[in-house]
Formats: sequence, structure tokens, C-alpha cells
Amino acid sequence: MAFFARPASASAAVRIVNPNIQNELVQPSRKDSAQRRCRNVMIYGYCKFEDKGCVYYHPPAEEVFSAPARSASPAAATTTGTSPISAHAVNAPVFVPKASSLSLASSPSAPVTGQSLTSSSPSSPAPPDYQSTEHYSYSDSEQVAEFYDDSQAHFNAYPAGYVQNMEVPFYTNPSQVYMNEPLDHHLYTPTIPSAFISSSTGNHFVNPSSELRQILQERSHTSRSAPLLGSNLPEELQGYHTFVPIDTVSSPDRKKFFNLNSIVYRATNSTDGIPYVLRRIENFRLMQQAAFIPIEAWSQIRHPNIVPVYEAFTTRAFNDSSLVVVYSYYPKSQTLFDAHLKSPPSSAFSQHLQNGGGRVALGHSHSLPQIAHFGQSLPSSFATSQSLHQLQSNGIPERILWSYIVQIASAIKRVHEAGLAVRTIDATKILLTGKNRVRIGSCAVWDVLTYDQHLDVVALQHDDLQHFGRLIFALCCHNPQATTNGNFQKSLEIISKTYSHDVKSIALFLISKNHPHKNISTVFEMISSKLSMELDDALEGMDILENEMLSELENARLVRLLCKFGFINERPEFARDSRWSETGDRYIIKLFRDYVFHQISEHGTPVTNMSHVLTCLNKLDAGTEEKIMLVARDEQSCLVVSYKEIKACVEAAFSDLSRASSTR
Ligand SMILES: Nc1ncnc2c1ncn2[C@@H]1O[C@H](COP(=O)(O)OP(=O)(O)OP(=O)(O)O)[C@@H](O)[C@H]1O
Repeated sequence: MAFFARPASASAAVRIVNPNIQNELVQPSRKDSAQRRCRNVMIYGYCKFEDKGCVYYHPPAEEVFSAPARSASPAAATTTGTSPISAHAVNAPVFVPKASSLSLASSPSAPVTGQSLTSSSPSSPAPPDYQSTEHYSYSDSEQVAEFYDDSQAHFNAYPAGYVQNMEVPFYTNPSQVYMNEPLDHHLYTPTIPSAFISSSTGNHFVNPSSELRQILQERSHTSRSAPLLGSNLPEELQGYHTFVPIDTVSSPDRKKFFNLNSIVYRATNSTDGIPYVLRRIENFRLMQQAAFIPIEAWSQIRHPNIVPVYEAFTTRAFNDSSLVVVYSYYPKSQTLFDAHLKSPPSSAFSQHLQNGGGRVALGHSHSLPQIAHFGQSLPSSFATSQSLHQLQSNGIPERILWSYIVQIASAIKRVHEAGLAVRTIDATKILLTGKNRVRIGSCAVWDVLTYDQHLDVVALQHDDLQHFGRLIFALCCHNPQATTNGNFQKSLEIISKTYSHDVKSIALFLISKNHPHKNISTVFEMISSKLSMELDDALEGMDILENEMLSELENARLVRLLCKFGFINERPEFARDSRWSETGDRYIIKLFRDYVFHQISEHGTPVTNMSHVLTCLNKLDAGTEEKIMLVARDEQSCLVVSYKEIKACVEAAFSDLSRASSTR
């Protein structure tokens, strides 16, 4: 086919082949070592190891010198026919036949230092100056010194003393035996110097780099958890499928929303494939369609501290009349109640505080006292059984407290400015979705439930601030009932002793009933000194995340390259078409694939070093001028090519395939 008929000459690669062995090149069967012509003879015209144990065939001198490649001056070698040897061959490292097991055994490997390599005897006979070769990274003494450290000694393909005294029978083929290459950091996306980014320690909002991936993986894993078998949930509902209850607590006390039963599910939207949270209010009969008007208003609100409202509908799919409100899903999030107010304070909570806040994995406790919110009452024993000292020591750290205050105040401000009231400022409805990141959830439900009551928004906004004050009291005192059941004075005492005066002031202001200037703008005036700290931490967190992203940038380009290799290499439909795989560009790509992935150690075992693979692929993607020697599997020919040329081959072969796929 036309698109596969790219001439082999399109490649700028230099092919090093002894013209005398053209017939051997096409012979598929391998010869015994003793019959195979020594590669040193083929390339340099002689082998200095001929009398020192080289097991390969060394033809008589006349035969050797009759070949064009035997030129005493390899640089003068001419390119003829299909087996050119160009000036590049001069710089080719001495070819080494694969060491036989015998020779390997007799020459155990040992670390080779840069010094030993550079101290090669100047009187060493003829092979082209190994040290002066400028095209081969592996022959650059500086680089060799750089990567031949002791820790890499086991990868060393060269027996000890090889360069110095040339005593060893063979040196090995660089394309067949793995050598640890130095990473050229210029090939990578530069990251911000670590001195300027505290990614290892993390910041107020971002976990340390070492934890970040695990946390993201866990979230991803959670969002794909399998649905419960036999859960009797609808298979499909209003474009949502794969229903999974999020709150697995079976106690009926734990699913109250106002005086109605409420259950939260995760389900996948069929249109965009994204998981959402569906809050279902059981046994609710919607009396008028207009009750959904607030949903429209709420769906317009986008704020980093509010769980976005997506849509709402009623359904009978749960065998009752249910109201369902759909929200964005934050996998592995916790309510503030679960994170900070669960009682008794667990060791996990203490650990959490030691870690400076953030999310902790707290299990649900079925023996927990009932939480007082939305009209439910809490057994007073819960509030009073803890000593003052206990309550003090279990309070939330002030830095985290201020962070919550600023974030929640900011969310309230947005909602109030939109002419709405939040109505869910409660520890059980505010989610901790990341390290010290809070989002007010379950918004809009109240507005739908009480639509026909025509409540005064200003009064509701006032209530928001009061609930906010109660929340601060609860968090400071580690007690959801800190402001009721006669606990107020004691709670105030705790706050005065444990926290700064500013905390006490804002808490008292919010909880007060008849303050003349009580609105969210006044709250912001009171907390203004804390805003800059929050802003600084947020921006620093952004820098850290950007830096993390930079390190991931490489992934995409490497995956693209690997995909191209997958498309090009060993296509079964061209298995018999030697033009496709055994000539020209594709052949180079195939050999390069061997060079990257099929390296072997000096013991003949596969090398699976990712660093080598990444180095090669990055150099390929960058298209560097650095040259490497690719050796055919039958070891009868080798090619000296630059990464730039291989890159051109990959691009050409891939565009051939792309063209073919688009024209059919
Ligand atoms: N948008 C959301 N994304 C992820 N998880 C959520 C979301 N909304 C709620 N959840 C989780 O669903 C679970 C149940 O939520 P719910 O509001 O019912 O909290 P709760 O602690 O069970 O309160 P209640 O006692 O009122 O039922 C909680 O663990 C909460 O973390």
C-alpha cells in the first residue's frame, strides 16, 4: 500500500553494516559464535582480543582487508550500495559481541568509576578513541562518572579494569546491556525550586506531596465503589443510575432532616457519567411546581465553600413520594460533626488535631448519642458528663477555627447577597471536603420544603448568623449543645480560657439576638484581620498544587509516545510485509523499542528500570541530537541514530497510519 511504501532512505540514520556480510543479514538462522564473524573485525578491521579469548570468527587478514570497511582510517570509509559506512562509523564505540556465559563467569563485574574510564592507556592500540567520542552519552567520561556510582555497580556491564589494562575478553554491546544513564533535567518540565515551595510539608489547605496522591486515589476509589447488592434501589431514575447510599448508618436517628427522614445517595448521571449526590426527603408530597423556584436560584450560586446545587425532582421510584435534590459529590468528605464533634473524642480526633486538622478516618459509632439539630434534642448527660478540662483540651485549634469562620462567612455573604438564606449552618450539614476546606451542603432543601410558608428572608438570614455563632461555640467546646441546656456560661468560660479575645467577640456577636448592626458585612469587618492569613495560605496552596501538576505534565507526553509505539510496532496485518517492519523508519522504531524496553543486564536478565525508559522516552519526545547505537536482534548490523531522527521516524510512521485510517 502506498502509505507504507516510504523509502528506507528517508531516514537520516547511519547504518553500519559490513558489506561483506550482506548475505548474512538476510539469513534468519543464527550461527554459532565460532562461525560468526567478530564484529570488531567488521567495524575496525581487526580484533585485539583475537588471541585473548574472543570466541568469534576472525577471518585471515587478506580477507578482512579486501573489504571496504577495513580502511585503516575509518573516517575515510565510503558509503556504497545498500550498506553504507559513513564518517559516523568512526565514532562508533567498539562493537562487542555478546559475552558468552563462560567469559562472563571468568570476568566478574565490578564497579567502574569515571576515573578508571578516563585513565585509559594512551598507548592502547587502534580502536577509535573511546573517550573522545562526542556523540555517545555513554562514552562521555563526565557523564559516566556521574552515573557510575557504587549503588549502580550491579548494573555495570564492564568488568573491572577493562579500560585500564584491556585484559578482559569482551566489552559488551551498549544497546544490549543496560547502562544507567544520567537524567538530563533540562528535558523535564522545570519545577519551582523546593526552597520556595513547601510541598513536602504541605500547607494549611494542601496535604504534603507524599500524601496528596494517596488521598486523591482514595477519593477516586471511593467515588467508584460498587453499589450494595440487594439494596432494592431503583436501577435508573431521572437519568441517574448506580445508586449507592452514602450514609450507611442504619439508626433512624441519623437520617433526620427537619422532621422528615432523609437519605443521601451517590448516583451516576447518564449524560455526563459523573457521580452526584442525591439527597432524598422521604414521604414528601410537593403541592406546587413553584416550590422548585428556589432550586433555580440556588443552581446559579457557585462558591468555593458551598456544595453546588444541580437540580431537584420528585419521584415515586422509592415506593413513596420523595423529593430529591441533586448536589455535587465530594468523595470521602465528612461532616464537621463527624470530624470534630463526635463523642467521646477519639484518639483519631486527637491525632487529627496533632496533624493540624484535615480529614481523619472516623468510623460511625452506633452508640453515639443523638445529635441535636433541626429540633432534635440531645441527652443532657452528653453535654454535662465532660469536665471543663476535657472540653478545653478537645477544642479545635484556633488557626483551623478561624479558617472555618472565614470560609463559612464568605459562603454566607454570597448567599445573602443573592437574596437567599443558607438555612443549613449546622455541623451535620457542613462538609469537610479537603484539608481544612469546608463547604456548606444541603442548600435549597429548606426553601423547597417551606416554600408555601412565605418566610421572611431577612429573618432567615439573621437566623443564619445565629446558627453560625452556635456552630463556633460547638466547635470551640467540642460540644454540639454548647449554647443550650444551661451550658452557655460554661462554654463561654472555655472559650475565654482557650481562645483569643477575637474568637469570643465574634462568637458572642453572632449569637446575640438584638444587635442593631447584625449582618454578614459587619461580620466581615470583625474578621478582616484574619482574611490575609487565609488568603496567604490559599495562594500558597495554589502554588503547591501547580507545582505538583508540573511534575505530572510529563505523563501525558510519555503516554502519547507509548501509544504511538503501540500503534506502530508489530502490526499483525503487516507481519509478512518486510517493507513495513524490517526496513526504513519502522525498523529503526522497532530497534529503538528493543533499546528502551529490552535491555539486559550483564547476567542476561531483563532490566526493568523505569528511569532508563523515562530518560529515553523524554529524549525521544524532546528530539535531542544525542546519538545512540541500535543493534539488530541478530547482531549482524547496527545503526547510529539520533533521538531527533528516531522522533522523525515515529512521527512519519504514525502519520502514515493516521492517514490510512482517515482515508478508509
Ligand atoms: N455533597 C456531598 N458529597 C459527598 N458526601 C456527602 C455530600 N453530602 C452529604 N454527604 C455525606 O453523606 C452523609 C450523610 O449526610 P447527612 O447530611 O445525612 O449527614 P448526617 O451526619 O447523617 O446528618 P443527619 O443526622 O442529619 O442525617 C455524610 O457522611 C456526608 O458526609
